[in-house]
Amino acid sequence: MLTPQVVPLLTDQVLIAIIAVAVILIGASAGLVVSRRRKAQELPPPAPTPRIEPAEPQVGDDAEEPRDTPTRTLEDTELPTVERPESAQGRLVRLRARLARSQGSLGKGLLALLSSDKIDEETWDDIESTLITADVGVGPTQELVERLRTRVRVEGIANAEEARSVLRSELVALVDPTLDRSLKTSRTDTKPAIVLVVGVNGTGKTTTVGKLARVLVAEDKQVVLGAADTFRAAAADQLQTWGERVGVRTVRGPEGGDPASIAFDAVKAGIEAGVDVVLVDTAGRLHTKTGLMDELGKVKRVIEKSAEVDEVLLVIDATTGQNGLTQARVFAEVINVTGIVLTKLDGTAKGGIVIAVQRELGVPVKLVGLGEGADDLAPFDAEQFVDALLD
Ligand SMILES: Nc1nc2c(ncn2[C@@H]2O[C@H](COP(=O)(O)OP(=O)(O)OP(=O)(O)O)[C@@H](O)[C@H]2O)c(=O)[nH]1
Repeated sequence: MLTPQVVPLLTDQVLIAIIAVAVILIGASAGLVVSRRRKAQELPPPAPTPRIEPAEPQVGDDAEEPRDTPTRTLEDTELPTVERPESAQGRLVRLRARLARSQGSLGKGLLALLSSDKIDEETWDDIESTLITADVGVGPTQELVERLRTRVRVEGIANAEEARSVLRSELVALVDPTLDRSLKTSRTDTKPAIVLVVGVNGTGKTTTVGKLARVLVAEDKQVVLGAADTFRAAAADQLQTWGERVGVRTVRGPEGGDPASIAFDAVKAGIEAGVDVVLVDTAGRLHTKTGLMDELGKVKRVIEKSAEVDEVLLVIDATTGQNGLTQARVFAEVINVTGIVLTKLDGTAKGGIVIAVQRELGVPVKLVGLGEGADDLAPFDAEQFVDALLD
């Protein structure tokens, strides 16, 4: 047993031992450092690291480090199936046969009458009724007949070829090749072009917006669609499907929602994403003129809080003849229409509606629908249209 007197004695001895060991260790390490320094001074400078020149690649060498995972094949990679639509250039020529098929009676009928051996009053009456039946309208019909009469009197028509040339030039003049039919679809520095598509339900409005999106994508434009037609439940789905096919986003809202707020959201999304064009499919119910005015007026006003509307395209079903003209008149009173899209010109439509509707609104036909196919929407051209009538 250790007594309490022994403990402090032992502690002193242990302390002395620790100090002694510490002194020895410090001395040893100091000696080591000094000897290392001395050795370092005595050593020759390190030889420069030899520069390794990159080896010339040899046949059979890999260009890169081999991957440790096998390359995925095209089959393994999930690629979105986005279509590349056909360019709109020259479409009217491609679709000319359809136009000629449906409109043949107008052009060929007139041509036959004008090339007859004897052009008398009865012939002029027949020419007039052919034009009226083809929906050209009373005013433009009388104008055309007058001009043809004058040319026949002054120049005379010796053969079918001359008849064709006279008729062609007068019809082209009536359709008016001088009108600006370009679409305003270029963005400015600060905002996308805003295009409103209006028209009565069933005229082919949603289809036209989808086809137009394809035309713009084919021109390498970035597009956002606004499904502001909340009247028909499936219209937004239909539009979204059109958009998805060409990789274009559709902004939509709840069924039966407020068209103006969807249009606003679409424009906002387009501005934020910096796209070129925002195409808005509107709800154009023609219950009453006041209702239509309220609805379209509101859509336009709300959009214009963030961006000016550049183009208002009115879609008219060409097969509805006079009814289509009445619709056009009402819409033109409600909103400033800048261009007309005539759909279903491939069907039973009468081509004269092109002339009549332009006269009615003083606005050019900019696009024509010539079928249900995705790329069956063509930029309108007066000369190509008349050529198709006379084919
Ligand atoms: N033959 C032909 N059919 C067309 C043309 N354009 C549209 N259609 C057809 O017309 C029908 C109506 O088209 P929609 O686009 O649904 O009409 P809408 O005006 O948008 O109707 P809502 O969506 O109810 O407003 C569809 O079956 C289209 O395929 C065209 O140029 N030629």
